[in-house]
Amino acid sequence: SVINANILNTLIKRQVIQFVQQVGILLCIWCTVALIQYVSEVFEQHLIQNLDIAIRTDIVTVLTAEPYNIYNRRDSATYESWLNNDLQLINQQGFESLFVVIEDIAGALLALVTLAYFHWLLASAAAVLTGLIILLPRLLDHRLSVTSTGLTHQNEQFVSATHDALHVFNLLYTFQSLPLLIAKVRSASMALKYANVKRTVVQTQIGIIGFLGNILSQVVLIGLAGLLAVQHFVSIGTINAVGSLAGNVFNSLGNLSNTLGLIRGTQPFFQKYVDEQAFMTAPSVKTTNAQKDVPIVLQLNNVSYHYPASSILLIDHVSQTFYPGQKILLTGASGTGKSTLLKLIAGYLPLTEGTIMLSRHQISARSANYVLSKVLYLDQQPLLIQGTVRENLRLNQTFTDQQLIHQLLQMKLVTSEKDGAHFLNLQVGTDGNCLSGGQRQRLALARALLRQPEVLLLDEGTSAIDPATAICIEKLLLNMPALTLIMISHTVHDQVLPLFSRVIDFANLTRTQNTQNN
Ligand SMILES: Nc1ncnc2c1ncn2[C@@H]1O[C@H](COP(=O)(O)OP(=O)(O)OP(=O)(O)O)[C@@H](O)[C@H]1O
Repeated sequence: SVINANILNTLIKRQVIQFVQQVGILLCIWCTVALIQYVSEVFEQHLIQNLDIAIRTDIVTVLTAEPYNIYNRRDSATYESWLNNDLQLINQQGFESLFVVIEDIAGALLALVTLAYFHWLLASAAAVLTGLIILLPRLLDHRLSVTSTGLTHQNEQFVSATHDALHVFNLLYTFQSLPLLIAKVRSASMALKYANVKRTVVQTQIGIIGFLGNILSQVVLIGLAGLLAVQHFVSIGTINAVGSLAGNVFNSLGNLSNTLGLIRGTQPFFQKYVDEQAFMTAPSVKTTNAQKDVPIVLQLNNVSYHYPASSILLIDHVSQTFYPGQKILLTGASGTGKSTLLKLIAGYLPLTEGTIMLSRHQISARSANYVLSKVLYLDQQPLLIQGTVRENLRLNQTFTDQQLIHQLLQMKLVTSEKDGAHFLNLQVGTDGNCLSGGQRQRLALARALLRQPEVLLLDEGTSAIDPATAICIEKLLLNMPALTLIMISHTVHDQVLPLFSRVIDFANLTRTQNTQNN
């Protein structure tokens, strides 16, 4: 702007050489601006991506510290939304806006100093008008925060609904109900649209307030410069410079209130992560050598449980003792609470009444890691990660290929070591869809046995395996002397029944005191 003023002044005075010099300087300045722009854009992207990685790592760290039941109170799609949609909004509203704010403040300060260089009255007037432009849009802060929170919830619901709809594609395909998938995605999109529009309305209102303040302030400042020029306090060229400087200050600061509003709008996202942290578990308890020496025994004392969302007491004062190496068959009608009991023993669900002792220690007093290092629960639906069989068996822990192949052979997934080496590299697909149901169950069993658990809780773990192979695998488990096994099965084979130490009918567990059955 100073150079622009100089150019106009040299023209008025017909100084050709000085005019050319000033134009040259202007050109150099713009080239430097272009270079700074280029370097800062690349730097910004590096910084934003690093911040994203840090936030994602923080979120996942909080989630991995949560107990099983706390994590499972939301579906995984909600967490996906946190890691993707929220991050996108944080990037756009937060980080990108932050760089704009830095640029705006730097530009505005420079412009104010330049105005002061022309005349102190210009700088003072600009400073007062600036304050007004920044403060006015804050009136809409609360509405922006509310609509931003609404948008983040809607994002979660959208991802959850679409995830669910796409997940059941095979079901809808079989029943020729695929239009339902379209309808679900459409209705989730409509809800998301309204949340987005609501927030944009507030954002635009903030923008308009800033814009109007900006225009009015520019007019006032140019008028003031004109007055000062008429009074010969400043040169005529100054009016030209003040015009562009005023534009610079008020455009930047008019936007500033808008961008600051956007940045403040990201606060609800972070608040959500902070709230989540409140659920973090207590620090893990160290296991002493003396505790390790205690023989494994499970003891349930008056255990009762109902899910928070239901008033039905599924487990009603159950007392049982399990000795090391025992093999228990748990039978009973569907939906009565057998899996729930195993989840309580594994420490997945918090006990509401009674105690469960593992190695003579209350599991509620032990860290989740301690319980999980001794007790392994195998779900009815084995979960597999996308990747190779090897990755699924190791889950980031160290096992040699030989150990892995040994388990594959035991679970009859392969017939030779050579086949095993090949099978380890097989990609299992999404949710293990490249494997059969029986193969998935055997892979889950191999993965569990690799860890040599002291107690294995097997929930219908062989239900999808052909009878001949299932009998072989069950015999193998039942003949492991050190393993304490509690197995739920609706289809137990006659050949393995005598190998169980005890058969417990779940219906007889409730309100019975059973301490010494063998
Ligand atoms: N997270 C949950 N929240 C609320 N209720 C649940 C939850 N999980 C299971 N239930 C309910 O608890 C009851 C017992 O379920 P559970 O899975 O323990 O039964 P089960 O005896 O293992 O059945 P099955 O033999 O069919 O596997 C069921 O009625 C079920 O609807």
